Amino acid sequence: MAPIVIKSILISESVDPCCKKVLEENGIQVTEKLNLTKEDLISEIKNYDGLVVRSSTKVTADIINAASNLKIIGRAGTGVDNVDVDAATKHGVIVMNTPSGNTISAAELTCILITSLSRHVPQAAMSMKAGKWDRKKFMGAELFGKTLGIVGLGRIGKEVASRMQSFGMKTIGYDPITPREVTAGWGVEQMTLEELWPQCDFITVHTPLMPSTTGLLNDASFAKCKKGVRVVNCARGGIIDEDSLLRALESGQCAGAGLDVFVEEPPKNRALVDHPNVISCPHLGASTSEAQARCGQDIALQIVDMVKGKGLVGAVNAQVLASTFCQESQQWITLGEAMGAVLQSCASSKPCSQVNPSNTNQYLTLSCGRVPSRTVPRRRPIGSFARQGSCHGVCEVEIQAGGASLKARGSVLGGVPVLLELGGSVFRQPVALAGHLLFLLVSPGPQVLPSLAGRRPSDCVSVSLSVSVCLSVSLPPSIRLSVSIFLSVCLSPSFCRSVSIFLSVLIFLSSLSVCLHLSVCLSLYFFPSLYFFPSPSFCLSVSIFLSVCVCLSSSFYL
Ligand SMILES: NC(=O)C1=CN([C@@H]2O[C@H](COP(=O)(O)OP(=O)(O)OC[C@H]3O[C@@H](n4cnc5c(N)ncnc54)[C@H](O)[C@@H]3O)[C@@H](O)[C@H]2O)C=CC1
Ligand SMILES: O=C(O)C(=O)COP(=O)(O)O
Repeated sequence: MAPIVIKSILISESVDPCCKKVLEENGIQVTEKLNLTKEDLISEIKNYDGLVVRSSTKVTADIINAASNLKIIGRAGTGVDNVDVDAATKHGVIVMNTPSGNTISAAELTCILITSLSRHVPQAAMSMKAGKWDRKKFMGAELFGKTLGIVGLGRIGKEVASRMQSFGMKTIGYDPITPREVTAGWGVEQMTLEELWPQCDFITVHTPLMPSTTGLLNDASFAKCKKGVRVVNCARGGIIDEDSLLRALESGQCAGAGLDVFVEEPPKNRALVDHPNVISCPHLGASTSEAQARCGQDIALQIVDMVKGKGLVGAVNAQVLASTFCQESQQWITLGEAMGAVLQSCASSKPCSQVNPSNTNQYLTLSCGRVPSRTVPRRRPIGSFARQGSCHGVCEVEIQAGGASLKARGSVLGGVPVLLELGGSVFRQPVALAGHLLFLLVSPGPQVLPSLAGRRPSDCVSVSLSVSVCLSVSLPPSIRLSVSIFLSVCLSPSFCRSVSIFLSVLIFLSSLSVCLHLSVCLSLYFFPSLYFFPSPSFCLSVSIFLSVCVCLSSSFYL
């Protein structure tokens, strides 16, 4: 892995001091600025190569967009749901977490909430502080022999299971990824959620927050639970739907909830926090000195290792970024950058532009992606190149400039980035995106290309052959020879054509039998415009073939 240069890091939350110390010992300048507003962070972030956060800093796409130098977002903790990982990946920013540093602390708090729920410890403590001695009100229930449902059997789920087993609880669970045989080894019997809900006295969730886990416990699932079930959420707010939970608490379907996390933190809606059967904490799962020391040290060491090129431990988007760094992807990135440079130049108002596609600084905002060749429109040139090329795909880049959009398609053929289409014009031959390129937008017509590109060898050869054939049957050898040499060496195509027609007419007037020659000459005259044929060599072959035919037929007739 190539080393990544990180000179300065911003720490935007209360991270253990060992993080700063380790980074500074390794030559990285660290600035700590806590409680920044989003606007502050947007204006600050461009000054740093790295950002270290916990769960409070919301690293949104607009912050990442403003972070022109950012290479790493370090999360001193587990959940990265406060970081827009997709936006970071798009910008080539590595997102790294320390997933095991706070496992034990989060698992312990979960167990504390379960035990507290069973004996109403926080409520009893509050009533004591209020000067009461209420022994009846806080009648509890043993955990021994009760069933705990663990949804999400990863690091924390596993630790919770072993701890609660020591209280004599039966542990059942559900996890779509961790195999049943594995969790059976920890004493957790896995089953479907439908089977799990009605068996549990307590349910605790330990999944990441994502679309499939949002509202895992909702009105429907509460309805399937035992009446009086107690629930704990030390994972992420929203895995237990907050409105459903409140309804279940009010109806008595749920006898109590232990909440460390909320959809909005701190929660503005206090209905749950204020409910008498809810015990809650201000997101304290990882708030132990041990967890913070581990997470702070881990994130610093992981960043240092990355800077030294030793590895990318904890990078949650490493797979995507690693594929970005492979050689094949590099070719596609070069292609995308070169196409961006071409489009940028074409989008400028100049009538014609010279661009250097290898200058990636010219590159505009571009969306580059490989699409499977089967999605390539069935236009002959692109389709055939996509099949013939070593890489079966095209890269499509579109830019918006001055209210209009301009598109290009390219591909990588034999390791070389090539342009296949620009602004709706499909290139018959792929254009290698290297060196300096000149693009001219002209209306198609027989005269345009030769007049722009100058004499093509095939044009001259066709015309000179046609003329020399005509001359061979009508004029003395000395004139034939000199005209033929003159035409083949130095005339422009348009002039060749005029001469060709003129001579053809002359021949026509001198002998009726050369009608054939005239028609062939006229067809040869059109060769320069026949760039609709696949290649110049094809034109040349036809030209030679027809010329020979004329030769043969002329000797037959005359
Ligand atoms: N309250 C706090 O301060 C802390 C909270 N956390 C949070 O705890 C949660 C769990 O953390 P870890 O155990 O370290 O994560 P992990 O990644 O080790 O485990 C998560 C498990 O959830 C499972 N899962 C995914 N989708 C699921 C679904 N639809 N149903 C059931 N299981 C599903 C995964 O297969 C995985 O086994 C995370 O959301 C993390 O952010 C972690 C540390 C501290
Ligand atoms: O690690 C996690 O997922 C946590 O939720 C801990 O968050 P924190 O670092 O305490 O803000």
